[in-house]
Amino acid sequence: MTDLLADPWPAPRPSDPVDRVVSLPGSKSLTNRALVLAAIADGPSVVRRPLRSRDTLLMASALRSLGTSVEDTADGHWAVAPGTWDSDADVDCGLAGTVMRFVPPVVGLAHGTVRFDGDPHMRLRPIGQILAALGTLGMTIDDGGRGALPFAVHGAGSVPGGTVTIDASASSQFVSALLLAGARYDHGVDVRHVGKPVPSLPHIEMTVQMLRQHGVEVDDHDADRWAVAPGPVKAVDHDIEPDLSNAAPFLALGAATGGRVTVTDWPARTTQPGDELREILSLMGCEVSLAEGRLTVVGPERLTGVDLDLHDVGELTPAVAALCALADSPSHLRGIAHIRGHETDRITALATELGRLGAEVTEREDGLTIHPAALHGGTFRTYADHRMAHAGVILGLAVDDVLVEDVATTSKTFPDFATAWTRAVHGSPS
Ligand SMILES: O=C(O)C1=C[C@@H](OP(=O)(O)O)[C@@H](O)[C@H](O)C1
Ligand SMILES: C=C(OP(=O)(O)O)C(=O)O
Repeated sequence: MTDLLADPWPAPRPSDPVDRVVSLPGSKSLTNRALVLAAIADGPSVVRRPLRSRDTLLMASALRSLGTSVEDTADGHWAVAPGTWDSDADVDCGLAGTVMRFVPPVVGLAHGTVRFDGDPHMRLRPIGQILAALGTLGMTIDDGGRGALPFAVHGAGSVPGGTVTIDASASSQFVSALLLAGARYDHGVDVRHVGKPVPSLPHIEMTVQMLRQHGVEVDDHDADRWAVAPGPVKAVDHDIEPDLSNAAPFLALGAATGGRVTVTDWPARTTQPGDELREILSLMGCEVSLAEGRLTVVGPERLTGVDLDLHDVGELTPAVAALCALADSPSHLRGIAHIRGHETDRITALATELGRLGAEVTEREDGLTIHPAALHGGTFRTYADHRMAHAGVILGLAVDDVLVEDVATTSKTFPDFATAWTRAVHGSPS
């Protein structure tokens, strides 16, 4: 019997290889982009099958506090109607990078002062480069010189826009944030990146693709430069795909148990970085097949270690690292220095917590090396990071007595994860 409220939470371990079909909630990244674009569009629209989790509820409430209407429809979608943005507001970013980075650029279009703050760790996550860029584009920001939360954005009702140079090596969200609002700036926005390579490029492609769906002209022809022409953002309804990054623990359930897991509604084409799981799990020895919108992973007897550059898909690292700790050959995960600025410093957190359960892990500035070792039970700490909890439950598939601290932190991007996970592992909630 798994007590869904226990903390730390005993991670369920299946007694036999599983054979399951799983349907997942919607994508955080797609939902929060769809909400922002709907809020600055030229008419009402519907976000169908949105993710309803902490990050997206915080985004909806930030946009509501500016004056946007976000209403539940009878069939479970979100109806969004742009409103008049003319009052002061407070925005809680929680631990959502997308709220902290995507909302300030649209506040310039409002009349009023909007104060931003968030969870304690959010004050440590990078944002200074966007605030400086918004200043260059003609907005007034008051961050007390900290370049971090808390800060206030003074909206003057319009933003001049123009050309801006930014170092986006800490987060692709810096670029996405400026592009999402840029069409509504007087001169559009021309963003040039200077610095180490920008991570998570598929997330910028996602932004560009969605802007184009809204009739916005985007020039992304040159590397490290994205230009958005000024103009209206057409109102468009969006169907939100399942969150493929949150598929990671469920596919890992098949991979780590020598079982079979099918995820439904897997898109044939997508900008979500989670699609890369197909390649990663194949390299680890799984049989992976995608047919008629169903992705099936069949796990091998023993997982193989991998040498991977995860720069483009950094958010997959915790789940992949947990699988690597269960593999029978060494793994090298590279190119992910930027994930030290995620919900927690994920490189140090993974090295520490995998190590506490017996894994042989070497931490490097930009990644992890993981050697096969005998693992044992213990408490896996999660540092308020949903994906650390995913890593913990993956280990619990193959190791007795793994206790995952604060499994409820998964609510950031997955409603009621512990119930869904228990059902996936045991076949029904128990
Ligand atoms: O734009 C987005 O929706 C995201 C971009 C990525 O951020 P980074 O570029 O900071 O890694 C990703 O890790 C995050 O989970 C979501
Ligand atoms: C990095 C992540 O989130 P955020 O959108 O808060 O940056 C993540 O979900 O892995």
